[in-house]
Amino acid sequence: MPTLLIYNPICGDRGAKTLITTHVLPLLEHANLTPDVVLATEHAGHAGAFVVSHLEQHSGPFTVILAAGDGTLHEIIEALTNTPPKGQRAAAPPAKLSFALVPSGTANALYSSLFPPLPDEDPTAYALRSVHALIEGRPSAPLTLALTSLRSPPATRAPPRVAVSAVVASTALHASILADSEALRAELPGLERFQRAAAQNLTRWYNASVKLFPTAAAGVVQMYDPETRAFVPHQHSTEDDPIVDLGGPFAYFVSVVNVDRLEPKFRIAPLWRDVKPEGAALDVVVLRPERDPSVQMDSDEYREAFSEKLKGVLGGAYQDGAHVGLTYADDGCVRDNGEGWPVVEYFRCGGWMWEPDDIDDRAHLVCADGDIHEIEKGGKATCSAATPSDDKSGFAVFA
Ligand SMILES: Nc1ncnc2c1ncn2[C@@H]1O[C@H](COP(=O)(O)OP(=O)(O)OP(=O)(O)O)[C@@H](O)[C@H]1O
Repeated sequence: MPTLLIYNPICGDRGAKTLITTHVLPLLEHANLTPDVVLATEHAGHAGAFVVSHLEQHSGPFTVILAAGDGTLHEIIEALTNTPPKGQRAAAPPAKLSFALVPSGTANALYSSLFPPLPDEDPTAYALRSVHALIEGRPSAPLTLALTSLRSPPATRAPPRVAVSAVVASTALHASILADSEALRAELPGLERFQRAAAQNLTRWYNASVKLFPTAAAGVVQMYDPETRAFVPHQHSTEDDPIVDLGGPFAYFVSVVNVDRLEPKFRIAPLWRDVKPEGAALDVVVLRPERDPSVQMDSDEYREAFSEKLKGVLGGAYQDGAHVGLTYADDGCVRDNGEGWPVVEYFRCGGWMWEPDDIDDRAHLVCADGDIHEIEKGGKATCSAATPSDDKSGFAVFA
């Protein structure tokens, strides 16, 4: 099978080149697996453009050994999804692309979800687990994609732009963090830049209205029930009328595919791994301040007080995803005994629509695997989950 080896020399702690030359290439050589091409990316967009052009000239299926972070994987998947097929890509049904990942980025959300880090594991052995899966001939696991259409106001008649995520599609706090953290990359190359950017944005609320759509498998939108620790049909979603409406303001709105965590220890959607979805689905994690009984209005004082609560609740994601079990007492105190109503609304659905209020600029930001997009005034974003139609197409990862 044609095999490409691509590495991003500048991502994460800039260790991809050393990992490749010292460990990956010798391992492949030992297994008699010689990549057809080895590419060090030279600029943003290089990996995506290179893979598109290679697939136009060669027929697949393909293996891509990728030493990078989630952003470079996203770039390749988005380029292939959004570039009209030419050459070999047009002549044949779309060929499957299977990735052996070598985690070299900052967060490595997909890798750490597929391979949850074990205590005391040797870092090099850990980084080579997907390459070993390829060499051992294990089957690759298909990826679900989250396709987010950014729609202009109806009057402009412009076709929507589509952002393609293999990890996360978000708005609100998470999109603000990603929008602001890039400027901190030089000063803080590690995960600390996300914490710094979070601290800058914790008091913001985002005004938008949201619709959640059902999965095909369940026929309804499901919601996590902290008491039974399982997804159950949402009380307002029935097979006849499955769409759930959520009013703002929102503090947090994150949807994920393929991952239970956004960093090795930040397990934001624990059920993606514990109770795998059937068919195409998104796990959506939402925090709405006005569900807190102690929040009586939208004011600076209440935003400040809620930001402390938000920090504590999201901190639960670092405790193996404990945040999804937290509930409110009548006075707004947060408890972990499963009684009361959930602080975090944790949904499993087939898609969502986010329509920001015109006057709220920050509510117009959408993050797709770290890329920041802006919804035009009067527009909206709609996101839906998609899985490969068969085992000969789509994207997959050796795991
Ligand atoms: N040589 C290069 N110079 C500048 N940017 C590059 C180069 N090669 C790739 N890129 C860009 O670097 C960006 C960041 O890479 P990547 O996402 O892989 O790492 P990361 O942000 O450190 O990790 P993660 O996404 O896991 O947090 C990607 O969007 C990619 O387009």
